Amino acid sequence: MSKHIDNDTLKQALSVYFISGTTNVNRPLPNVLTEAISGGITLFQFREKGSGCLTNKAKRDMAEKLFQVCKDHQIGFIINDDVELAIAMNADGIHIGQKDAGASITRKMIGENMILGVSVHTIEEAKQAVADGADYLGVGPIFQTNSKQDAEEVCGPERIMDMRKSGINLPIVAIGGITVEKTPEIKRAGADGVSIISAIASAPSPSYAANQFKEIMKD
Ligand SMILES: C=C1C=NC(C(F)(F)F)=NC1=N
Ligand SMILES: [Mg+2]
Repeated sequence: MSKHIDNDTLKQALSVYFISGTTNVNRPLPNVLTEAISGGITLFQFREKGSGCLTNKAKRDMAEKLFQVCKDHQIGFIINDDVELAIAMNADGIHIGQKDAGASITRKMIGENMILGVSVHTIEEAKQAVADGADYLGVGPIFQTNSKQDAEEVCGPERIMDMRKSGINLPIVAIGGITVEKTPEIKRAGADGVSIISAIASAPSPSYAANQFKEIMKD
């Protein structure tokens, strides 16, 4: 079966990858997402985690709303962790971490037509994810992050460079404490994109923040 998306299209989509759940914003997430899209984000991940997050039907209803906003603007919609929900909604993709079900099991569950992203911290984890059929890797935490409670230790942009040197050619998006100022260094290290939670979700203007990342990532 043909892949849902080719590498180059996916690399483009990963360039400004906004990730958020309802606990990362203090106003309706569909509104924040719409503003971030108008500012130029290229992909969205719904990551509903942590204390006070939505569950069950409320989570499903929010996911449907956010998916519709993405469809209305031709932006890909990725769900974090929740493979059943991603399959039930026919989302564009699923993102899993090292603590979730293995990437190869997940790939079997979702088939070839859904994007599979995997969080990796080490070169060994990256090689395993490639072997398991991942479409892209989330590498980090590159810098200190407040958005993830159980983050691994900070690895710096050089981890991305080391992965490239070891022959990892899969699309890579950097994650963890990413700001506009730090983005050029991440690009130079070989990342195809940056994934952002609070620098857009908590920005006074999510569209302005998204546009700043877009401007840096486009050239
Ligand atoms: C923990 C995560 C690490 N990386 C990514 C992504 F940026 F999508 F690759 N998403 C996550 N939820
Ligand atoms: Mg996870």
